[in-house]
Amino acid sequence: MDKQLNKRKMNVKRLVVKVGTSTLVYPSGGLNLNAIDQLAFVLSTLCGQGKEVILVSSGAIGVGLNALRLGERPKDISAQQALAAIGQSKLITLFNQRFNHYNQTIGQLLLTHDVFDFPASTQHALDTFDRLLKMHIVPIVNENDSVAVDEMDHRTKFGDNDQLSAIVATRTEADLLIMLSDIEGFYDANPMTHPDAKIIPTIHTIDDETYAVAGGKGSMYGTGGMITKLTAAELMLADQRQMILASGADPAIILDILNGDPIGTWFTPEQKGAVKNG
Ligand SMILES: Nc1ncnc2c1ncn2[C@@H]1O[C@H](COP(=O)(O)OP(=O)(O)O)[C@@H](O)[C@H]1O
Ligand SMILES: N[C@@H](CCC(=O)OP(=O)(O)O)C(=O)O
Repeated sequence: MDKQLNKRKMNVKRLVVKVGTSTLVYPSGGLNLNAIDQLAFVLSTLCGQGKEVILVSSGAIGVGLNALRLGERPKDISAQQALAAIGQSKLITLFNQRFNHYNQTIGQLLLTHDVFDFPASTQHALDTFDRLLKMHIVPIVNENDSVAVDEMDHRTKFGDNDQLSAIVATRTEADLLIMLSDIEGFYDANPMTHPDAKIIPTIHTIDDETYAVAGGKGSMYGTGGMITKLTAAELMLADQRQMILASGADPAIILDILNGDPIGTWFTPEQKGAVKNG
C-alpha cells in the first residue's frame, strides 16, 4: 500500500497510550525490557516535542508473576492482589528508571472505578492529570488492583485496562487513544481461528456485526481479547474521539501513527475521515 496516498489526518496535542501485559511481558514470563525502554524513549520524545502524554499500562500482575517466578496466574483474588502489589511497584520502578534515562519525569495514578462514580473524586483526579500534564510530566495509570477486584473479575465498570484507558482518554479530552496489543489491528475474523482473516483499516461505527467477529484473548497474559477493545473504541467514538489499535511489538510505531501512516485499525468518527496525499 502506498502510505502517502492514505495518510490519516492526525492533529494530536493530548495523547493516551495503552499497553497490554503482552507488550511488556514475553510469553515465557520474562520482562520485555526493550519494550519498556522503547516506550519511555518514544513518550519522552513526544513530551519534548510539546505533546501531552498519558500512559495507561497493564502489567502489575504479569510483573508480579515474574518476580515470584510463578508460571501461572493464581485463581484466587487475594493472591492476584498480592501479585499486583508486588508487580506494580516493580513496574513503576522500571518505568521510572527508563524515563529518567531520557530525562522525563513520570507520576503514578492508581485508579478505581468509584473515582469516576463520584463527581468530587473525578474532579480531583482530573485536576491531578491536568497539573501533571501542565508540568510536562507523564502520568502512568493502572487500576489499583490491590484494592479493586473489578478488573480481575471483569464484572463492573472498568472491566479491564482497555476500558479504563478509554475512560481516561474521554475524561481528559485526549485527541487520540493508541491501544497497543499483541496483534496488528482488528481483523474481520479472529486470526487465532481464521488464519486468512484480514485487517480492517478504518471503522466508523461499531454494531452487533462488529462484536460478532471479536474473539477472546490471544495469550495467557491478555485479559479481555477484542471485545473489551471494541467497548473502549465505542466509548471513544460516542465522545467523537479517535482510537487506533496497533501492535505493541515495536513501540516506535507510535511515531509513525502520529505521522498519519495507515497502521492498525483506525476507529474514527465519520467526519474525521482520511485525507488524500497527506
Ligand atoms: N477480530 C479479531 N481481530 C484481532 N484479534 C482478535 C480478534 N478476535 C480475537 N482476537 C484476539 O485478541 C487478542 C488481543 O487481546 P488480548 O489477548 O486481551 O491482548 P492485550 O494483552 O493486548 O490486551 C489477539 O491476540 C487475538 O488473538
Ligand atoms: N491491572 C492489571 C491489568 C489487567 C489488564 O487489563 O491486562 P491487559 O489485558 O494485558 O491490558 C495488571 O496491571 O496486571
